[in-house]
Formats: sequence, structure tokens, C-alpha cells
Amino acid sequence: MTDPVEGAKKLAAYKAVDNHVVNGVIGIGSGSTVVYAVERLAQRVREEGLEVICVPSSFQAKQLIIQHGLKLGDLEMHPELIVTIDGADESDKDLTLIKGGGGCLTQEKILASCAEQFIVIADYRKASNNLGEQWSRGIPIEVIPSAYRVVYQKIEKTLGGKSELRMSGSSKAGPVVTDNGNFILDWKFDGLKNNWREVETQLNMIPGVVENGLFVNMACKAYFGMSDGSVMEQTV
Ligand SMILES: O=C(CO)[C@H](O)[C@H](O)COP(=O)(O)O
Repeated sequence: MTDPVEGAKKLAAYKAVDNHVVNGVIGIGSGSTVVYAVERLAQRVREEGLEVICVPSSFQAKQLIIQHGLKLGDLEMHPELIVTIDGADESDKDLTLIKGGGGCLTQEKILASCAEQFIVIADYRKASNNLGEQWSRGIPIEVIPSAYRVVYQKIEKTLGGKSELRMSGSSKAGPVVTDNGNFILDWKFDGLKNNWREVETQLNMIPGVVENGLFVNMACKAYFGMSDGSVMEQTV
């Protein structure tokens, strides 16, 4: 693989799957790094007879599971997961994450909360000391469509910063619509906030907010693929 970023994603994903997946029910996150995790899972199923049921966090994850011929499950049938493996947009020194760059934060947080172990896989660009150092697109917040304006006004009034409604771009006129039929606000917070747990709670207390992309005290380990071909492991 010549692209260093893609190579780094693959290294992290393969190592996490090798170190953490045993027979059982697995949560599958979303994004481009997770593609490699599903690829490795499918290899292990073929080569080692690994027996896993995969619970997806998004339409994309469901498609990946099906395309690789893996067993598909859901939280109604399998509310307890041995591990969830997912990417991140940024991860700080405490493994507090920003997630939701792909708009799937709500299901991703649910799957993370149902797992004995929540493992992060990412390339070297995602590791930082403090949130906001690497990821400049803000904290994604899933909102009920009719409330997007009142939510962003309330966020700006209580927490400052600036929010933007995420737009679809050239493929469709209008805003991004999540797998749940909602909108996404990207909140660019001002400066450094220290107490992310409090911020996460404050955001979720605003009527109209479905969930936000701050994952606090959820991840137990992160694997970062590095540009030199190594994998940096971070544990809390
Ligand atoms: O939170 C997510 C999607 O909602 C992704 O995990 C996050 O955006 C990272 O994606 P990628 O692996 O493509 O860098």
C-alpha cells in the first residue's frame, strides 16, 4: 500500500482485530478505517474459523458486513457485545474522542456503550493532546431537524463557539440527513475546554439534541497506525 495514511489505517485496524476479537458478538463502527477491520475479520473467519456475529453502527457498516459474508446481528438480539471497534476523528491524551465525521455518532455511541471493550482504530493524524488540535471541523451533534436552529442558538448562548448545519455538498441539495433521519450540526468550540464530560452532558440536555460526538471515558484502548509502519498503542 503506497498511501501512508491508508497504510496506517490498515495497520491499526488489523492489530486491533487480532488483539481483541474472539468468538462472540462484535460491534462494528463506521468510516474508512473500519473497512480494514471488517476485511481482517473476514480473513480470520475464513482462515481460523472465528465465529462472530457483527452488529453494525450504520448503513455503511451493515453493507460492509454483508459484502464480506459475515453474520449480521442487531442489538435487539444481542444487547451485549464483547468488543466494539471503531474509528475516531480525534483522540486526546485521555482517549476522549470526537466522533461523527461520518454522521453515525448516535449508533456508534450506543454500540460503544454496550461493549465490554471499546477499541479505537485510527491513523497518526487523529492522535492529539487536546481536542481541537488536529480536528478543526468541530464536534458533530445530531439534532431533530425542526430544532436545528434553536439548538445552535442555545449552544452558542450557553457554551459559545459557532455551529454550522452540515450540508450534503454536490450530490444533493440541502443538509446531510443521518441514518436516523436527523440533521448534523458541527459545533466549533472556542479555545480549549477541559471538562469534556460536563460539555457532553450540557449538549445532551438541550431539547432537540439526539446525541453528540464527544465520547468521554468510553474507549479503553486506541491503536494508531504510524507513518513509519509501526502501531502506537494508547491505554487509559
Ligand atoms: O465517527 C465516525 C463516523 O461517524 C468515524 O469513526 C470517524 O469519522 C473516523 O472515520 P475515518 O476512519 O474515515 O477516519
